[in-house]
Amino acid sequence: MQSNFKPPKPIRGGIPLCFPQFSNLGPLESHGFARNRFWAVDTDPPPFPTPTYSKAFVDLILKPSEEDIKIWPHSYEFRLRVALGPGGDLMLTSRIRNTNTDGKPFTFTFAYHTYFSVSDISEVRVEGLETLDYLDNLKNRERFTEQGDAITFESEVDKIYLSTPTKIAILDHEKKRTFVIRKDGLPDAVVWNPWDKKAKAMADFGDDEYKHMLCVEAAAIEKPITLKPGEEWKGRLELSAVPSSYCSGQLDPQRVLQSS
Ligand SMILES: O=P(O)(O)OC[C@H]1O[C@H](O)[C@H](O)[C@@H](O)[C@@H]1O
Repeated sequence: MQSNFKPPKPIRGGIPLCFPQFSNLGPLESHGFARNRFWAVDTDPPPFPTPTYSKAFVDLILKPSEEDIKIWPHSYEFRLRVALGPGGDLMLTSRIRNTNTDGKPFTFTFAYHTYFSVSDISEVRVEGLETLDYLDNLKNRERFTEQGDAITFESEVDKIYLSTPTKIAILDHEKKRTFVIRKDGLPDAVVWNPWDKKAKAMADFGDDEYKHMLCVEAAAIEKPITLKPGEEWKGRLELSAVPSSYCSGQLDPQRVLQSS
């Protein structure tokens, strides 16, 4: 990606964490400030309710700075565990705790803004979102229902799918590779590709890069999360890449979604 790697701009690509606000759904900068902050290594995280079986992981923590508190007047601990499975699976667990001492709850929206690399966006299908309701970001977030078959791409897409299943698959026909997204605590899924015009308008995005990327973002947007002091929220994302032997017309979507 033709990203800008100099702070305070967010890096385009990878998995930016949108917190405490998704997109412009509130008064903060787009996608909140968490993606623009430096995190610290969390040397002594509280135990996980579900243990991480992988031994390859790092625990990170983000707490608000004095400047952050001026723009979002809340105290929190955002703990992130990044774990790698033996087969290369990536597991991200976010735990966000309200540590306000003034007794006040806070409310946030959240997304793992995952960028996937694909061979050719015109050949890609997303399975698991068909027939669901979505809010169309390109039409003032009006609500529509997805029709028919798996989702394919031939123009700009920016949709928030609602009440999505815990498993979504991105089938890359040309690479014969399927990305499987598993998620927990994250009911929504944003699907974004800026296509040609918007790609050209973005300074940190190459004119043709839209052809080789797709964002499918596990998120909690429609129903914002509210935490009282002492309460904690957890959102988990698991990504794996599996070989797929997709040949036009031979794919049984149920098999892809149920396998592995
Ligand atoms: O350019 P950014 O602030 O990183 O946002 C990139 C994109 O993120 C999400 O996918 C939103 O739904 C899009 O509306 C937005 O354009």
